[in-house]
Amino acid sequence: MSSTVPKSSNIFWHDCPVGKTDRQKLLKQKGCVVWITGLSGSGKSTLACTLGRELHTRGKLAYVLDGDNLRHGLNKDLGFAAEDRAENIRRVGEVAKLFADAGLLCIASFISPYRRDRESCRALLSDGSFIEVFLNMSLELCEARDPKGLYKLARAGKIKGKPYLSRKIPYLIMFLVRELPFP
Ligand SMILES: Nc1ncnc2c1ncn2[C@@H]1O[C@H](COP(=O)(O)OS(=O)(=O)O)[C@@H](OP(=O)(O)O)[C@H]1O
Ligand SMILES: Nc1ncnc2c1ncn2[C@@H]1O[C@H](COP(=O)(O)OP(=O)(O)O)[C@@H](O)[C@H]1O
Repeated sequence: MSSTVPKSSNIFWHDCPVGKTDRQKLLKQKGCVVWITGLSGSGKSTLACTLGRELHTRGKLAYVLDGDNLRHGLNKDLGFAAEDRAENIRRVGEVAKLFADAGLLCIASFISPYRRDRESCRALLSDGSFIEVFLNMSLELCEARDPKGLYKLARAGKIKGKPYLSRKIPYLIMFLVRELPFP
């Protein structure tokens, strides 16, 4: 992403006396990120909210970062081209890292089709505190659900953007994720 504002090299890291370990002791939990990835309609938001509610019931402080919700604010300037999705996931990865550092159980629910983007997020966290969950639902099932009518729009060619060309990849997935997704 290009910017007209020059990057500053005069930036320093400030440590605070209260650290992650102190916050974790206070909350009696270990900060982590549960990253849910999968096709639109595969059940990511449902799982994220169910997990969030279950953790809350058990007295754990959890917070859900959902793709649709973040695209209303922090990421509202981004679309669905590969570079926009990469920037979307990069920003979310940074936010999730902060939440985990705050001691929260952060549940991130994003299509996040590109493995390299998810790996970049994993690399921001210490070992074992980035837990990836792939909702391995078939395109047929997701399309049959189609709660937002997105698959219908893609079939009708009404979702904009050039599809990624490959015979191996179903046409519809090209529109929705532009790449053979996931593991
Ligand atoms: N063209 C196209 N492709 C895919 N998704 C679309 C598109 N247009 C809008 N939407 C809606 O945006 C939600 C996906 O946002 P994400 O931030 O999770 O996508 S990504 O991780 O950047 O790929 C996604 O949410 P879910 O359906 O819950 O996955 C859709 O509601
Ligand atoms: N485990 C499940 N079994 C049956 N239906 C489900 C399940 N999880 C989600 N759904 C339904 O599938 C649709 C898509 O779920 P949603 O969580 O919005 O998916 P996503 O966030 O991946 O787009 C919704 O109508 C939801 O009620």
